[in-house]
Amino acid sequence: MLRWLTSGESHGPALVGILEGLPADVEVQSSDIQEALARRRLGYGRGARMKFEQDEVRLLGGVRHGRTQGGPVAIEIGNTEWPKWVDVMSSDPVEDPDVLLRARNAPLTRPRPGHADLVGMRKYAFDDARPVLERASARETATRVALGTVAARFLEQAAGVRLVSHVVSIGPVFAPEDAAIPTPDDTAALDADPVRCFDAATSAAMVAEIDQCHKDGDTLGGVVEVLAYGLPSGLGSYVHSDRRLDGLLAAALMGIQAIKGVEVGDGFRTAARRGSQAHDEIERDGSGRIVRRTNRAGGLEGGMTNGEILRVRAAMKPISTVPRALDTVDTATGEATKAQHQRSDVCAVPPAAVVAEAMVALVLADALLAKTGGDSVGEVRRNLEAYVASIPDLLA
Ligand SMILES: Cc1cc2nc3c(=O)[nH]c(=O)nc-3n(C[C@H](O)[C@H](O)[C@H](O)COP(=O)(O)O)c2cc1C
Ligand SMILES: C=C(O[C@@H]1CC(C(=O)O)=C[C@@H](OP(=O)(O)O)[C@H]1O)C(=O)O
Repeated sequence: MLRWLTSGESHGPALVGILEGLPADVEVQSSDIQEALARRRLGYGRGARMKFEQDEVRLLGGVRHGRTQGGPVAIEIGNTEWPKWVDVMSSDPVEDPDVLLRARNAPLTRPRPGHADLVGMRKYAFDDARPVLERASARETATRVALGTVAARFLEQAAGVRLVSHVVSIGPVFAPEDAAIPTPDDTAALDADPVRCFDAATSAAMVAEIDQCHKDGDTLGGVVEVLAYGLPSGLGSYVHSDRRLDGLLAAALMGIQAIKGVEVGDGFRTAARRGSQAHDEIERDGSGRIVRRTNRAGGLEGGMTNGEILRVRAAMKPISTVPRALDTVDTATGEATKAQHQRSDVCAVPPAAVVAEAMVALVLADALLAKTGGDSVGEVRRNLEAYVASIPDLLA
């Protein structure tokens, strides 16, 4: 079983992630993680912090000379903003009363609608939203991308599985329903697009929509899609709800900050179709292999991969810190006021696609290990080959 945990605050010294259960011999280096983190910082519409902050990666454990060793992989991502926050986020008590009076240390008592601020203060008994927003912040997704990169390297090396992510819509601007889907070979082109969109005309319209929204002092959400190529048939299971791969993927995607909906394959669009137009008919191709005429199911049937391309989408709500601030109540005085606002992304849909890709990689790596077992990449590969070879010709 693959397990992972993250720790750290948005303005703390560093974020830390641990991935446990990965076999030995996965080739991975800090430069792979650094590259993936650079991709998460891309995207038109992100706020000022993305420009001046760097992600400083350190592999602290589990990797030696560029290969995993079988033990937990620990990754640290330094926040280069830390020197400005040493007092505010000090883990030890701050003794100097003058320091506590500095503006940054003032309690945040104007909770922002759409954030964890208000409920977090109630739940953890804080009179200041600072500790809530520090941990609820999507800064934490840097750690998930770091861990997901290691999982993706494992998937590719053990099973030839490769992933790609792109943006399907931003606000009201949607890529056409019949637009071509990207392959992993298109990743560099998607990274180069300002909004990670595979359709050039849609990309230009998305950029214009972000510009207009910025002028209006408002924010945007959208929909991202993750595709996984090369998956063997039979990952996940129908035998119990907690082993269904569709459910596991949905939970992982919904666990990303601001994701409010998940779609598997044609998902919600399928609900409007008749059965004859909703499923993927089975036939034999010229070489006798069983294939599908369509892939409306997005590569999942009965909670299992069916050998087609895996396709899952996640819907992100608009950024909660709206520049033209929303109404709230000051929890120190009880007075009606405007929510606190310093700086924020206008739109973070492109980085959310990279985060979603990382989450899918973690779930698929776990599902692959559940099928094959194995303590080294070679053992996983051999076990997978033996399983695939064991499928009778009439089913393959
Ligand atoms: C990559 C990424 C970047 C984000 N950046 C911001 C931001 O700059 N400002 C903001 O208010 N929310 C941002 N969010 C969203 C908030 O973290 C999110 O709205 C908040 O956690 C509440 O959402 P929830 O109800 O789903 O937890 C971002 C989310 C993601 C995935
Ligand atoms: C730092 C990142 O995203 C942050 C996520 C975020 C939020 O509220 O989720 C708010 C912003 O932080 P700040 O309030 O400090 O400007 C974003 O910059 C990151 O993605 O690396």
